[in-house]
Amino acid sequence: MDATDDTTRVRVSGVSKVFNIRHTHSLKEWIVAKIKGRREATIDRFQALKDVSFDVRDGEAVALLGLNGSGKSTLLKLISGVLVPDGGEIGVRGKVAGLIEVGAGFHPDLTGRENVYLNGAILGMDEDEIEARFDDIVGFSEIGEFIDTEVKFYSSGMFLRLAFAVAVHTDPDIFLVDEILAVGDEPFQHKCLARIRELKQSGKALVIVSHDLDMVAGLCDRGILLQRGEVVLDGDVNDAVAKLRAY
Ligand SMILES: Nc1ncnc2c1ncn2[C@@H]1O[C@H](COP(=O)(O)OP(=O)(O)OP(=O)(O)O)[C@@H](O)[C@H]1O
Repeated sequence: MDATDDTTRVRVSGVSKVFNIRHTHSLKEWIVAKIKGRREATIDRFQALKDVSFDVRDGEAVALLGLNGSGKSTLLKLISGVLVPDGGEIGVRGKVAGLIEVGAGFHPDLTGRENVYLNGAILGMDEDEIEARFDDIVGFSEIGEFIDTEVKFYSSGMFLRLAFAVAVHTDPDIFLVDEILAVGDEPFQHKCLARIRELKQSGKALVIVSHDLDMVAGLCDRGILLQRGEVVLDGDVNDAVAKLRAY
């Protein structure tokens, strides 16, 4: 990333991502393939992202928009470092946190309390920081006495509550949110949105993936519209939403 530009938090430059897709066959096809000496499974390459480029700066809230399968979640996983690109580069400056896959970084056999420490450490907090923020995290999550229950007994909404609470208390520079807010009940969704707005107002960079177009239009300034892995519009969020709705 350009060292002179210290407001750029995320730089996506000419990024492409290819997945290998294994096809399995019916028994009949398998037998025919064996007789003919072919391998029983074929592998296709699927290009999920093609030459995607954009920057995200401090204080910007960017919505990644597109139909199912257009590459939004893949892009978010590349920015978070869960996936690596096959071409191009991803540059990130500062601490990244957020909710991409609920429960990633949580261990089912540990209690909520133990998972706060585990997940906090994964997100870059030391033990003293987690200790200092522990009551706020549990308070935000409204998990109450279930904090000492193993998280394998949590509902998907309880999981989300604790994961979101840890993520927002890590003081991130870049906050990533995938669709998953959808599993929270309405009061909790409002609370999360209010907290996301606070992060934006305090100058953090946000990247949000959602099919709730009214919500993203209210929250984000900028929209990046993906179509089959390519950026077809990068501009005002209302223009991106209108174009998507017109598909
Ligand atoms: N691990 C993987 N292996 C193979 N293909 C994958 C993998 N992850 C994603 N894909 C494929 O890449 C494409 C883009 O997926 P992605 O999840 O990024 O889409 P999306 O825009 O987030 O979709 P949705 O709106 O349905 O959540 C899809 O065709 C998907 O099947």
